[in-house]
Amino acid sequence: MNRSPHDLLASLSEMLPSHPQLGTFLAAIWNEVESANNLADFCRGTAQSLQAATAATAVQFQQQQPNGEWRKIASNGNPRSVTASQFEKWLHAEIVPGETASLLLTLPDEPNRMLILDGATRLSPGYLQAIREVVILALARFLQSVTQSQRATHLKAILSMVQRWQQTDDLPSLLNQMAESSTEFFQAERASIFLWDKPKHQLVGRPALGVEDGKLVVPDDKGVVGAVVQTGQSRRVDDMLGHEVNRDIDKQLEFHTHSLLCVPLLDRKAKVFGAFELINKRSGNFTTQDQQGLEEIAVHAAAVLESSQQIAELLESRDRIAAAQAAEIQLIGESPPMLKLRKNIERIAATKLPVLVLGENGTGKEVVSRMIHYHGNRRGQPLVSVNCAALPDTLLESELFGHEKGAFTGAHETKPGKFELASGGTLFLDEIGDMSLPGQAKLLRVLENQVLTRLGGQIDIEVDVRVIAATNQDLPQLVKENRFRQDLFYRLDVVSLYLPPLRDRGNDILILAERFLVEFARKARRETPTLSSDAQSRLLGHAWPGNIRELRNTMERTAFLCDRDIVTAEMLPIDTNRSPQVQQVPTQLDLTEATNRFQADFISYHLERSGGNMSQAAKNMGLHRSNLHRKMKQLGLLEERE
Ligand SMILES: Nc1ncnc2c1ncn2[C@@H]1O[C@H](COP(=O)(O)OP(=O)(O)OP(=O)(O)O)[C@@H](O)[C@H]1O
Repeated sequence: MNRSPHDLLASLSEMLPSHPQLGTFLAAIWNEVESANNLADFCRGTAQSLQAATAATAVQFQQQQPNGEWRKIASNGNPRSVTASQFEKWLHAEIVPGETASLLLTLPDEPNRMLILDGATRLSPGYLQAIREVVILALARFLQSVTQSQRATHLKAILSMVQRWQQTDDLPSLLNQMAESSTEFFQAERASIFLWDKPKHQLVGRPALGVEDGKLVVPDDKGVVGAVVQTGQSRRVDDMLGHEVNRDIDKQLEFHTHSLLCVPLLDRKAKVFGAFELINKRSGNFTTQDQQGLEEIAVHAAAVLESSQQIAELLESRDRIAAAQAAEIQLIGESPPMLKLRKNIERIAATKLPVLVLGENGTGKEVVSRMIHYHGNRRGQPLVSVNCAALPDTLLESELFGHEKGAFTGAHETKPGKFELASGGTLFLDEIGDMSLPGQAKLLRVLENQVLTRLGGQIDIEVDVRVIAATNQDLPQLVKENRFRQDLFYRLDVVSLYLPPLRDRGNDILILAERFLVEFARKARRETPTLSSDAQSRLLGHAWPGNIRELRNTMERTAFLCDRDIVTAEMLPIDTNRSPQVQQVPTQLDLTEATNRFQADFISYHLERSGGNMSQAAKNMGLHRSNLHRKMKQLGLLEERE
């Protein structure tokens, strides 16, 4: 244990009468602090004065290297060589007195150093401890003054570097210049600047020196650079922690990363928009000073990059990509409910209102949420999905709101939640009805205040997220049963969109079936087969409990399994047992009444399946439309409909 400088001084004054040589030593070592040119000089001078102060036969300073080995930095006299096992033993004991006294000189964030005094047999442990503390104090002061003067030189170099960058407005050459000058400045082998393409969950590294065409694309949740953009914290990795490095990239580039330093690039609002990475320090590992230096450079780099004209162009092209994505989302269907739904989506996409999407499984709730996102002005920002049913309560909260390091067992590092990741964009909460009550309470708070606190965190983090929630459950019923918060229900239910089950979409079944058939026939590299009229009737008559997902799977199997040009009803892989039946007519009715009841049920059934489309229903029943109309009038069905 080191004492405070005050206590140390008091103890030294007590020792002075019995160790008069101490006074000369203190004056000499202080002189080294003031005048030594570098660390070796300092150690050499100190070794000399120490030999006098301790009457040792030889004195040496050793320094531990990043690979764990020890290297002599200075000595006086004729020091004996020391074995690795001795170093190992001495490293675990602060002072080893005896024939040879070894004193460990540890400084925070610095490599280990050791002072070895040969033939120092007569010295008391108290005296040795005082010597050790004096050397540590002097060493720390010396290194601090070196760092300060180095820092001044660093700052000057950074300034001239940044001035050069400001004269370049072409983005690729700017990025190139940044990477090249920092590689040189930090004595690294490579450098990359990664720009975060959030909507695509990718990091685009430019330039990656040594990479063909200078461009590298990596997922935004992998490796050190992924961790840096996700957490906004710098990382330094050396060989001992090498498992953190994304070795896939190394393999791809036939390169071995042994040390790495990566810092975030922050915009004016302190949001991460990229990362600056240096790879392989030419000698040893990156130091704390390197990290501070790169963080400083990153501040300037971020400012220059942010004002670069071409970043705007990059964002525009991102918008073009988003527009292309929007065009790709298909909400197929021409039935009245689907036409209305499409109109509603267009109307609400431009707003930030929360949306609740309701409907059975497989009815297209996720497709709808993607349409809302990609047709709105948030489309250049991320769309993040969370399935609330797939996560246990305990994980759900940290997944949504993030956690701080140490918030719970296993929280080895700070992690932002999906809310933060969706910042500026949209969060799709699927199966919201399955969210736990504590989760609901937190969600409500975020929706109301637009701020969140990470699990185990103290500070409020502002979030700007549009929430789209979906469920196949009866939320009002869950509210009645106290399984869903009423206030949250009202919050989410500002706009609700209902997706009818496929069986109620009438002819949409055939439109969808044909589209899927075309899609999968192309995949199966075959001509698209046609659906016979009995196959069409079978499709229209099936209940589709799995909705569009089931229809899609059925058509996929048909495209791959049916080897004819025409698909007949028997060839369809449909489980007919699950189709609804026309209601059984009670046997106590007379024949006319029973026939009428059957006809009414039968017609209603087909009308329902055709989404109210009379022509289609008539066709499915093998009738002319006018005959169906007459029949319906006769059965009193028209009044009901009008
Ligand atoms: N109107 C539609 N047009 C084209 N494809 C659709 C349509 N609706 C759904 N699909 C397709 O059907 C499948 C299921 O859709 P989706 O995942 O959106 O349903 P969901 O209601 O979210 O299901 P779940 O409740 O099970 O999560 C997807 O492959 C989707 O692309």
